[in-house]
Amino acid sequence: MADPWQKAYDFAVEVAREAGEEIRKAGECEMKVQTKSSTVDLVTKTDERVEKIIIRALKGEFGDGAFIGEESVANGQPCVLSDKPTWIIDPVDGTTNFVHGFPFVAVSIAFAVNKELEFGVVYSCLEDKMYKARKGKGAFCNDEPIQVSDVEEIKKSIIISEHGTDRRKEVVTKIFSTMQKILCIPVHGLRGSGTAATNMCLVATGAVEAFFEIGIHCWDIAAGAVIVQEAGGVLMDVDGGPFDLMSRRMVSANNKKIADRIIKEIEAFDVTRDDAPVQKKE
Ligand SMILES: O=P([O-])([O-])O[C@@H]1[C@@H](O)[C@H](O)[C@@H](O)[C@H](O)[C@@H]1O
Ligand SMILES: [Mg+2]
Repeated sequence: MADPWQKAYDFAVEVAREAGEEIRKAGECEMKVQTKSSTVDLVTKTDERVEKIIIRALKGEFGDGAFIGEESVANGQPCVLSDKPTWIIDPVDGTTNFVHGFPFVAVSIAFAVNKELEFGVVYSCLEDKMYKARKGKGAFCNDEPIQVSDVEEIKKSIIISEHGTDRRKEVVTKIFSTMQKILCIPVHGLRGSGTAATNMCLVATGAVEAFFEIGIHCWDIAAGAVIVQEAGGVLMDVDGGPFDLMSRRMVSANNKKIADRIIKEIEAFDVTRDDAPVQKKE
């Protein structure tokens, strides 16, 4: 049977590489910083311009299909994953890093059909690392196969968690209480790159054992989810339930033993699902 998605996968890799080049070239003029959900949830002209370049390229090559893009959603487009072939895009994952020149910024492009993720591409453009994976066909970094760590003992692990952009005291308290409990297991260390997509690729390469976060969006993690799974890792909800792409909470790990141990320490807080009905303005 003809392989329906190989051409789209290969094209997505090239689009991600071109988008990464645009990010690297973006000058001071595009560093004009605006904010979204909070004063620390940043967006720049580069985020918006690069997303338009990606969507234009994909539409030009593949016409139909739905799009969920971080900046399109921020500008009012719906965020609903249907059975239609759907591109899930974060044009600049790690926008705060981009603004500050902190060297982890990724282009994340995923593709889903019938709500199933078919492939994911994450281009860490300042490191020039192209991570990619197709369902059932393995995960790669710069075309070399990658695999999760074989560590099973939590006390021999590095764990990634991020603090996100919600600065409400009750949320920050839960985030840091969780981090403190994990650190004092003790684990070898806590890390965070500032971009969920890159954090998931670090799980997939075995550089760390797990990454979890509450508050991320589907576009941050969709591509990384395929890459972690194809590298032999596991994905689940922060309460141990099944992974739910639109729930804005996720644990990705090298194996279930590490994931289950981390989940014991997570103090969850409420977040609004990505696909929640949009509140009508009065
Ligand atoms: O906004 P963005 O740079 O695309 O995405 C970022 C995520 O990748 C990261 O995991 C999270 O901690 C940040 O708050 C931010 O949401
Ligand atoms: Mg982004």
